Amino acid sequence: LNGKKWGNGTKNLPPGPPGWPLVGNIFDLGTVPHQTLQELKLKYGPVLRLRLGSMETIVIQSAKAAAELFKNHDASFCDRKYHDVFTSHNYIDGSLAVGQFGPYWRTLRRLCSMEMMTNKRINETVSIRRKCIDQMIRSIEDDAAAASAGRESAAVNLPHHLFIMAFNVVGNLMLSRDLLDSQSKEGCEFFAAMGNVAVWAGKPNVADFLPFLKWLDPQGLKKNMLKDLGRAMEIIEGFVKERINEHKRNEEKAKDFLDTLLEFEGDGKDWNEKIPYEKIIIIILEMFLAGSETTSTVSEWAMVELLRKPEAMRKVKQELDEVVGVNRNVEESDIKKLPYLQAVLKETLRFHSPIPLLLPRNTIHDTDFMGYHIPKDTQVLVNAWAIGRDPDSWEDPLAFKPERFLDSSIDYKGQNFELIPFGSGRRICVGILLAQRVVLLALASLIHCFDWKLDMGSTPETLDMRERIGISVRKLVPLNVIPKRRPRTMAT
Ligand code: HEM
Repeated sequence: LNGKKWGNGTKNLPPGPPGWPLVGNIFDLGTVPHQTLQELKLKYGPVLRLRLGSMETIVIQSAKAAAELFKNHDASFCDRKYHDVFTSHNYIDGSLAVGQFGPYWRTLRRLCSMEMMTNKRINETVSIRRKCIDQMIRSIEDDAAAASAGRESAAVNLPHHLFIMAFNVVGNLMLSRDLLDSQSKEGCEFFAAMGNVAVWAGKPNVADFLPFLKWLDPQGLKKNMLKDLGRAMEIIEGFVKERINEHKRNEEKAKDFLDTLLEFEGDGKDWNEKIPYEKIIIIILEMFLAGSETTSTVSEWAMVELLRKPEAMRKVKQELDEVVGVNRNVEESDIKKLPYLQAVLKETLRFHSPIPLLLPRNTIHDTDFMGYHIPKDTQVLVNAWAIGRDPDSWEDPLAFKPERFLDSSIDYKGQNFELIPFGSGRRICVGILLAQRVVLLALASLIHCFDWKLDMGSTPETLDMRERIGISVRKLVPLNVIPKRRPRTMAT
């Protein structure tokens, strides 16, 4: 296709497989698109063109091309391509993550990165993470005890516990609530509705590629999204109203994100009024969507890899025992003294980028990119998963080796383009700091508190590593593992 027509003129277009009439390359994506795209790179190179129905798409698949995009063309590529399900209840109008580049997005982005997700604010909320992780450790113990009483195996569904923990962290930061407290009927309903919202948001929708099918909603995704998103929004609206009706915020109580959003009156730049309630509801809801599954997914993959590599698990344990000892809980302040654990997180993000194609960007105008012509309104996918496994960037890329990061300054903050699980540029993830704190403390606590054994029938060599596509890429078969409390010489 190189050099063929795209739009009106004859331009030098990126190469890609020839498509079928109407559907284009939809069926070339296979069931695990980031893996199929990685294979296509071998034939077509690091900048690939696809036509997904009527949606023109380019896929970036090398660190060099990603650097070119984020360093030199970010301004042209910083809009989002949003999918039809996100038009439900005007979600895109309030959203930061799928919102269109413009004054509202800029305002919200500044508010998030300069007030809500700052180092200071994240430091001040350390007790929230501690509390939610302690609750997780206790519920794992209870679950294992109940399981072994009823069955032969004391295995627990680890990702389930991790997800509840991450959900509660977000709930406490946003709303100062333990939403999954057994007393809270609305909390449980919200949890169930949001679980469904994540499913509808993560499923490829044929109506995105063939817009004339939108009215038909052939997979019923929009219908389901309207129902579940609507219910989740109603519940958050109740919490927001309750807060507004509190006569005066208790000044003793730490300010949460909802307080910040309600108090904001504009910053004299792009926005000079209060944020409407409908948008506040969407922002709150989005933080659950963006922050729970991602962090729990990374934690699960890290545990999977450590269970497959007993030597790496032994090193994490040894480091914890040396730095923390066995008689107290690991604290967030210990993490900076745990370089091997930090390397495990980097290696997990390299090997299992949880949002493998990042969030789709959209070109704002026609752009010349690496010698190719990229027209306005082209979807841009960056295959962070393939870049993390690219032999041109990584030695022995298919081996899980945290050691590779011990003497390396490579980080995941968007400056090293061979490791971009959080993206880069203007639309880089706003939750990196929070995600890093949650995952590292959760992992450290899980390994410090328990010895872990694979469930009967699983061995490090035969552990099922298949992936399940959704809002993030999880392990298809959830990790079932047996925890055994590590002995302490003092009670904790
Ligand atoms: C390990 C956990 C996480 C991963 C791997 C992750 C990954 C990502 C990625 C790949 C993007 C798109 C970046 C781009 O387009 O260049 C993104 C955006 C975003 N993330 Fe995260 N994320 C994580 C955790 C979180 C958390 C904890 C929050 C907040 C509670 C969060 C909130 C957001 C938001 C609001 C955006 C949209 C930013 C924008 O479009 O301006 N994420 N994230």
